[in-house]
Amino acid sequence: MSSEQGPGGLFEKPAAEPLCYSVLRTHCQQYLLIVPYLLGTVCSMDVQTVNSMTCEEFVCVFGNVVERCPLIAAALWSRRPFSSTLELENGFNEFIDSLSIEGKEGILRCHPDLAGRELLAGTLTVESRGEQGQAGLTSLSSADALRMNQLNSQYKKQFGFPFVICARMSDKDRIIQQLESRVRNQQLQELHCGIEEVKSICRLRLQDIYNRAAKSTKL
Ligand SMILES: NC(=O)N[C@H]1NC(=O)NC1=O
Repeated sequence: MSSEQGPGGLFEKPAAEPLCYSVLRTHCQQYLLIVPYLLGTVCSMDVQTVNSMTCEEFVCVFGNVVERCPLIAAALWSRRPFSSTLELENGFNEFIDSLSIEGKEGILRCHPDLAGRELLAGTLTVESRGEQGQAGLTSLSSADALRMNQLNSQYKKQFGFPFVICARMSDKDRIIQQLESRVRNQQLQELHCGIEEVKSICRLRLQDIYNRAAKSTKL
Protein backbone atom coordinates (compact mmCIF):
# COMPACT_ATOMS: atom_id res chain seq x y z
CA MET A 1 0.00 0.00 0.00
CA SER A 2 1.34 3.44 -0.92
CA SER A 3 1.85 6.24 1.62
CA GLU A 4 -1.09 8.19 0.14
CA GLN A 5 -3.64 5.54 0.92
CA GLY A 6 -5.54 5.09 4.16
CA PRO A 7 -7.08 7.51 6.63
CA GLY A 8 -5.07 10.53 7.71
CA GLY A 9 -1.77 9.52 6.07
CA LEU A 10 -1.35 6.68 8.54
CA PHE A 11 1.00 4.83 6.29
CA GLU A 12 3.64 7.48 6.02
CA LYS A 13 7.14 6.39 6.97
CA PRO A 14 8.12 7.31 10.53
CA ALA A 15 10.41 10.33 10.75
CA ALA A 16 14.02 9.84 11.83
CA GLU A 17 14.33 9.43 15.56
CA PRO A 18 15.82 12.39 17.50
CA LEU A 19 19.41 11.75 18.61
CA CYS A 20 18.53 12.16 22.30
CA TYR A 21 16.18 9.18 21.98
CA SER A 22 18.86 6.84 20.68
CA VAL A 23 21.29 7.97 23.40
CA LEU A 24 18.66 7.43 26.07
CA ARG A 25 17.77 4.04 24.67
CA THR A 26 21.30 2.87 25.16
CA HIS A 27 20.97 3.49 28.88
CA CYS A 28 17.37 2.69 29.66
CA GLN A 29 15.66 1.15 26.67
CA GLN A 30 12.92 -0.44 28.69
CA TYR A 31 11.85 2.73 30.49
CA LEU A 32 12.13 4.93 27.44
CA LEU A 33 9.46 2.85 25.77
CA ILE A 34 7.14 2.88 28.74
CA VAL A 35 7.33 6.56 29.71
CA PRO A 36 5.48 8.03 26.70
CA TYR A 37 2.86 5.38 27.18
CA LEU A 38 2.34 6.37 30.81
CA LEU A 39 2.17 10.04 29.88
CA GLY A 40 -0.70 9.25 27.58
CA THR A 41 0.96 10.43 24.39
CA VAL A 42 -0.07 7.20 22.75
CA CYS A 43 -3.69 8.31 22.78
CA SER A 44 -3.09 11.13 20.32
CA MET A 45 -4.84 9.14 17.60
CA ASP A 46 -8.49 10.05 17.52
CA VAL A 47 -10.63 7.05 18.36
CA GLN A 48 -13.20 8.41 15.89
CA THR A 49 -10.64 7.81 13.14
CA VAL A 50 -10.32 4.21 14.28
CA ASN A 51 -14.09 3.78 14.46
CA SER A 52 -14.61 5.23 10.99
CA MET A 53 -12.23 2.80 9.25
CA THR A 54 -13.55 0.22 6.83
CA CYS A 55 -12.64 -3.36 7.68
CA GLU A 56 -9.95 -3.28 4.97
CA GLU A 57 -8.40 -0.07 6.34
CA PHE A 58 -8.57 -1.39 9.89
CA VAL A 59 -6.79 -4.61 8.93
CA CYS A 60 -4.21 -2.63 6.93
CA VAL A 61 -3.41 -0.52 9.99
CA PHE A 62 -3.81 -3.05 12.83
CA GLY A 63 -3.33 -6.35 10.97
CA ASN A 64 0.16 -7.00 12.27
CA VAL A 65 -0.35 -5.79 15.83
CA VAL A 66 -0.35 -9.51 16.60
CA GLU A 67 2.46 -10.87 14.44
CA ARG A 68 1.09 -12.43 11.25
CA CYS A 69 -2.42 -12.71 12.72
CA PRO A 70 -4.53 -10.23 10.68
CA LEU A 71 -7.63 -12.30 11.47
CA ILE A 72 -7.52 -10.99 15.03
CA ALA A 73 -7.74 -7.41 13.76
CA ALA A 74 -10.55 -8.40 11.40
CA ALA A 75 -12.47 -9.92 14.29
CA LEU A 76 -11.90 -6.86 16.48
CA TRP A 77 -13.22 -4.53 13.77
CA SER A 78 -16.65 -6.05 14.41
CA ARG A 79 -16.48 -4.81 18.00
CA ARG A 80 -16.48 -1.11 17.00
CA PRO A 81 -17.22 1.48 18.15
CA PHE A 82 -14.41 1.67 20.69
CA SER A 83 -14.76 4.31 23.38
CA SER A 84 -10.98 4.87 23.48
CA THR A 85 -7.76 3.59 21.98
CA LEU A 86 -7.14 1.86 25.31
CA GLU A 87 -10.33 -0.11 24.76
CA LEU A 88 -8.90 -1.31 21.46
CA GLU A 89 -5.72 -2.46 23.20
CA ASN A 90 -7.84 -4.24 25.80
CA GLY A 91 -9.75 -5.84 22.93
CA PHE A 92 -6.55 -7.38 21.58
CA ASN A 93 -5.61 -8.66 25.03
CA GLU A 94 -9.06 -10.08 25.76
CA PHE A 95 -9.21 -11.75 22.37
CA ILE A 96 -5.86 -13.45 22.97
CA ASP A 97 -6.83 -14.46 26.52
CA SER A 98 -10.07 -15.99 25.29
CA LEU A 99 -8.29 -18.42 22.96
CA SER A 100 -7.87 -22.10 23.70
CA ILE A 101 -4.43 -23.51 24.49
CA GLU A 102 -4.10 -24.53 20.83
CA GLY A 103 -5.08 -21.02 19.71
CA LYS A 104 -2.49 -19.44 21.98
CA GLU A 105 0.16 -21.87 20.77
CA GLY A 106 -0.86 -20.93 17.22
CA ILE A 107 -0.20 -17.26 17.96
CA LEU A 108 3.25 -18.08 19.32
CA ARG A 109 3.98 -20.16 16.22
CA CYS A 110 3.30 -17.14 14.02
CA HIS A 111 6.34 -15.43 15.56
CA PRO A 112 9.70 -15.73 13.85
CA ASP A 113 12.74 -16.85 15.81
CA LEU A 114 14.85 -14.06 17.23
CA ALA A 115 18.07 -13.75 15.23
CA GLY A 116 16.90 -16.73 13.20
CA ARG A 117 16.73 -17.82 9.58
CA GLU A 118 14.15 -15.21 8.62
CA LEU A 119 16.34 -12.38 9.79
CA LEU A 120 19.15 -13.69 7.58
CA ALA A 121 16.80 -14.26 4.64
CA GLY A 122 15.28 -10.78 4.96
CA THR A 123 11.75 -12.18 5.22
CA LEU A 124 10.76 -10.73 8.60
CA THR A 125 7.79 -8.38 8.86
CA VAL A 126 8.77 -4.70 9.04
CA GLU A 127 7.72 -4.61 12.68
CA SER A 128 9.70 -7.67 13.70
CA ARG A 129 12.77 -6.48 11.79
CA GLY A 130 12.64 -3.15 13.63
CA GLU A 131 12.18 -4.80 17.01
CA GLN A 132 15.02 -7.25 16.51
CA GLY A 133 17.22 -4.40 15.32
CA GLN A 134 16.42 -2.28 18.38
CA ALA A 135 17.37 -5.20 20.64
CA GLY A 136 20.74 -5.44 18.88
CA LEU A 137 19.96 -8.81 17.29
CA THR A 138 20.87 -7.67 13.79
CA SER A 139 24.51 -7.18 14.77
CA LEU A 140 25.31 -10.23 16.91
CA SER A 141 28.78 -11.70 17.06
CA SER A 142 28.94 -15.14 15.47
CA ALA A 143 29.35 -16.70 18.93
CA ASP A 144 26.17 -15.00 20.23
CA ALA A 145 24.27 -15.86 17.04
CA LEU A 146 25.28 -19.52 17.39
CA ARG A 147 24.30 -19.59 21.08
CA MET A 148 20.91 -18.03 20.36
CA ASN A 149 20.33 -20.48 17.56
CA GLN A 150 21.11 -23.46 19.79
CA LEU A 151 18.87 -22.16 22.56
CA ASN A 152 16.00 -21.43 20.15
CA SER A 153 16.20 -25.01 18.81
CA GLN A 154 16.33 -26.50 22.29
CA TYR A 155 13.35 -24.38 23.35
CA LYS A 156 11.27 -25.34 20.32
CA LYS A 157 12.06 -29.02 20.81
CA GLN A 158 10.97 -28.72 24.43
CA PHE A 159 7.68 -26.81 23.94
CA GLY A 160 6.69 -27.20 20.29
CA PHE A 161 6.47 -23.44 19.71
CA PRO A 162 9.11 -20.71 19.36
CA PHE A 163 10.51 -18.64 22.19
CA VAL A 164 8.76 -15.25 22.23
CA ILE A 165 9.88 -12.18 24.12
CA CYS A 166 9.22 -8.48 23.62
CA ALA A 167 12.60 -7.71 22.06
CA ARG A 168 12.29 -3.94 22.49
CA MET A 169 11.98 -4.31 26.25
CA SER A 170 15.13 -6.37 26.33
CA ASP A 171 18.58 -6.69 24.86
CA LYS A 172 20.83 -9.47 23.61
CA ASP A 173 22.17 -10.51 27.03
CA ARG A 174 18.76 -10.53 28.69
CA ILE A 175 17.24 -12.48 25.79
CA ILE A 176 19.90 -15.18 26.09
CA GLN A 177 19.47 -15.26 29.85
CA GLN A 178 15.65 -15.56 29.49
CA LEU A 179 16.02 -18.34 26.92
CA GLU A 180 18.28 -20.25 29.31
CA SER A 181 15.89 -19.82 32.20
CA ARG A 182 12.47 -20.16 30.52
CA VAL A 183 13.40 -23.42 28.81
CA ARG A 184 13.19 -24.96 32.31
CA ASN A 185 9.55 -23.88 32.81
CA GLN A 186 6.53 -26.21 32.79
CA GLN A 187 4.62 -26.30 29.49
CA LEU A 188 1.58 -24.27 30.62
CA GLN A 189 3.64 -21.81 32.61
CA GLU A 190 5.73 -21.17 29.51
CA LEU A 191 2.68 -20.79 27.29
CA HIS A 192 1.50 -18.10 29.71
CA CYS A 193 4.92 -16.35 29.68
CA GLY A 194 5.03 -16.31 25.88
CA ILE A 195 1.49 -14.94 25.61
CA GLU A 196 2.20 -12.14 28.10
CA GLU A 197 5.20 -11.20 25.93
CA VAL A 198 2.95 -11.15 22.86
CA LYS A 199 0.72 -8.65 24.67
CA SER A 200 3.72 -6.41 25.40
CA ILE A 201 4.71 -6.56 21.73
CA CYS A 202 1.13 -5.61 20.78
CA ARG A 203 1.08 -2.68 23.19
CA LEU A 204 4.26 -1.21 21.73
CA ARG A 205 3.11 -1.80 18.15
CA LEU A 206 -0.17 0.01 18.89
CA GLN A 207 1.82 2.82 20.47
CA ASP A 208 3.89 3.09 17.25
CA ILE A 209 0.74 3.29 15.11
CA TYR A 210 -0.75 6.04 17.28
CA ASN A 211 2.50 7.99 17.41
CA ARG A 212 2.93 7.78 13.65
CA ALA A 213 -0.63 8.98 13.13
CA ALA A 214 -0.10 11.86 15.59
CA LYS A 215 3.08 12.92 13.79
CA SER A 216 1.48 12.80 10.36
CA THR A 217 -1.53 14.90 11.47
CA LYS A 218 0.82 17.56 12.93
CA LEU A 219 2.50 18.05 9.55
N1 LIG B 1 10.41 -14.72 18.70
C1 LIG B 1 10.05 -13.49 19.08
O1 LIG B 1 10.03 -13.16 20.25
N2 LIG B 1 9.72 -12.63 18.10
C2 LIG B 1 9.17 -11.37 18.35
N3 LIG B 1 9.61 -10.59 19.46
C3 LIG B 1 9.58 -9.29 19.11
O2 LIG B 1 9.78 -8.34 19.85
N4 LIG B 1 9.28 -9.20 17.79
C4 LIG B 1 9.13 -10.44 17.25
O3 LIG B 1 8.96 -10.75 16.08
